[in-house]
Amino acid sequence: MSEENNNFDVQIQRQVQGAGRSFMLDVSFQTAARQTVIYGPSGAGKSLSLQAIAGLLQPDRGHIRFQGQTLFDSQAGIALAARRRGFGYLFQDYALFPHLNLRQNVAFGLQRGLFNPGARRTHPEVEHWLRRFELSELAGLHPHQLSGGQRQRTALARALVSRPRALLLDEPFAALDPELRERMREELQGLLQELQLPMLMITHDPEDLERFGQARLELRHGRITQTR
Ligand SMILES: Nc1ncnc2c1ncn2[C@@H]1O[C@H](COP(=O)(O)OP(=O)(O)OP(=O)(O)O)[C@@H](O)[C@H]1O
Repeated sequence: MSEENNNFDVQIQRQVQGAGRSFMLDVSFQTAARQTVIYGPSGAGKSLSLQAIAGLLQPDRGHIRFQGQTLFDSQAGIALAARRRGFGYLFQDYALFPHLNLRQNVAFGLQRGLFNPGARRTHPEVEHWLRRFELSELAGLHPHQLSGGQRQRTALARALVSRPRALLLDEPFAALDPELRERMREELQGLLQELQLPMLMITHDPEDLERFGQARLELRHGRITQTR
C-alpha cells in the first residue's frame, strides 16, 4: 500500500501525568478505510489519541500523516496547528457555546480566532448546513432550548461548515437516549455516504463499532491491541 492511499498514518507516544499516576499513550496504526473506528474501554486512551490527531494535544514523539501529508513529525520539527489540519471535530458533549444561538454556534466553525459572530449575520455556508439539518427555523434558539438530536445536528453543522477533509468524532451518540441514538446513527451514516467524507470515530459502544467500523482498531491501556 502506498503512503498516499492511507487516510491516517499514526505513530505517536505521549506520557500524561495526573493525580500521582502516569499514563503512557503508545498508538500506531495505518488505515486506508473511509470509516475507521477506534474502540476501547473507559480510560484506554481514546480521547487522548483523537486529541493528538486533531492537534489539540502534542505527542512527545512520532508522526501523524493524513493522505500522505505530514501534520506532525517530532523528528522533522513539524506540528501543524489544529485549525490548519482541516478536520471537523465533534466533541462528546458537543461543546456548544451556551451564550450563542444555534446560527452563531454553527458560524463559529468558520471563525479563525476569538470573535463572536453577530446574532443576525448570515453566511451562505452556515445557511446551507442549517437547511441540511432542518435547523433553519430554530436558528435563533440557544443550546439549552434544543433537544439532544438538535444539539448533535448543530454540532455536526459546526464541524462541517468549514468543509473539512475528514471528520473526527468523539463518542458521537453517548449523550443521546437509545431511541434517538439509533436515528442519529442512520442520519450520520447517510451523511457520510453522501459526502464521501473520511471519518475517524472513537467509541466504547460495540454497536458503533459494528455500524461504522470499515476498519476496526481496539485500544487497551494506551496501545492498539487488535486491528480488523
Ligand atoms: N490531561 C490529562 N492529564 C493527565 N492524565 C490524563 C489527562 N487526560 C487523560 N488522562 C488519563 O489518561 C488515560 C486515558 O484517558 P482518555 O481520556 O484518553 O481515555 P478514554 O479511552 O477516552 O476514556 P473514556 O471513554 O472514559 O473517555 C486515563 O487514565 C486518564 O486519567
